[in-house]
Amino acid sequence: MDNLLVVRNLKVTDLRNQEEVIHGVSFELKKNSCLGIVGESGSGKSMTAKAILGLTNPWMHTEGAAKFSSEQGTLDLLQQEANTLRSIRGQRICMILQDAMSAFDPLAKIGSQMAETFIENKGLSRSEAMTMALIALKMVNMPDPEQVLKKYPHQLSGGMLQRCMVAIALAMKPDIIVADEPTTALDSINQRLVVEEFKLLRQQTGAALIFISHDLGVVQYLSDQLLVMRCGERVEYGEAKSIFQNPQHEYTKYLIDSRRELAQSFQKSMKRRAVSA
Ligand SMILES: Nc1ncnc2c1ncn2[C@@H]1O[C@H](COP(=O)(O)OP(=O)(O)OP(=O)(O)O)[C@@H](O)[C@H]1O
Repeated sequence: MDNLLVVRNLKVTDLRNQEEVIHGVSFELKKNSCLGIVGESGSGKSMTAKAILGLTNPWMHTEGAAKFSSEQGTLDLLQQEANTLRSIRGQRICMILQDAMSAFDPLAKIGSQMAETFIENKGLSRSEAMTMALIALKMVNMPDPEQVLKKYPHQLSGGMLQRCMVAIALAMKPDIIVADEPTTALDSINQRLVVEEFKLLRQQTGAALIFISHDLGVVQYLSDQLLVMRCGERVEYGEAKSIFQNPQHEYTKYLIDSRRELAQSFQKSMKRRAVSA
């Protein structure tokens, strides 16, 4: 079982105006690997991920196949009942979103929210779940984790909240983590920290990662395979290294050229960080 997820001919249509926004996209996610999905705003990156996970609005219709293989066998995510899909999303596939603030309830403390996730999806008692939350925060090197557990979301920075989400994923040990623009809302220091946490996440959990971003520098740093999207279509797909070295499609060349300088400065700063660490 080499592929964890095989997506075939994924189409998403807005039923309100019959407009197709994703036009038959196919790709695979291999075990222990990172698939980067890149493309400009509106190219369909988020919609592709949401469609696979059953998180589109009710007026969006999804077709195609998204075969997810786990120890329990292979099932098509697009054919599952809402309840089954919800439990797969809680346990086997974790999502990390761009806006971490919106992922947390503003009225509950971080510790109890993290614990709630572990109680629901791992069947732990409250005290076991709180212990797990603390361990998870320590694993992402969160400063002062005991205090962080007692904070409300608005008392933490975007970067810290993002790292709380990574910590939850780390503790859940899912098969797949889908991260949708997880660094976009962050400043460059927090961006680097979060990217490093993603590396850690992969190393420690062995989870496969779908990393959606318009930042080619970050994607190049993390990805093994690359899916380039434009206007809801797949324009290029394959090994990230060879695409970055020798892009075939004009659009990929354009993306790489227009981001080359930024990508290089990002790579340099990651190397500097690695040297000084
Ligand atoms: N809730 C929605 N209902 C209908 N159409 C939508 C909805 N959300 C997005 N779309 C459309 O789907 C297409 C793809 O959008 P999507 O958000 O997936 O792009 P993206 O590549 O993720 O962009 P960004 O980087 O800005 O998030 C766009 O044409 C967009 O207008």
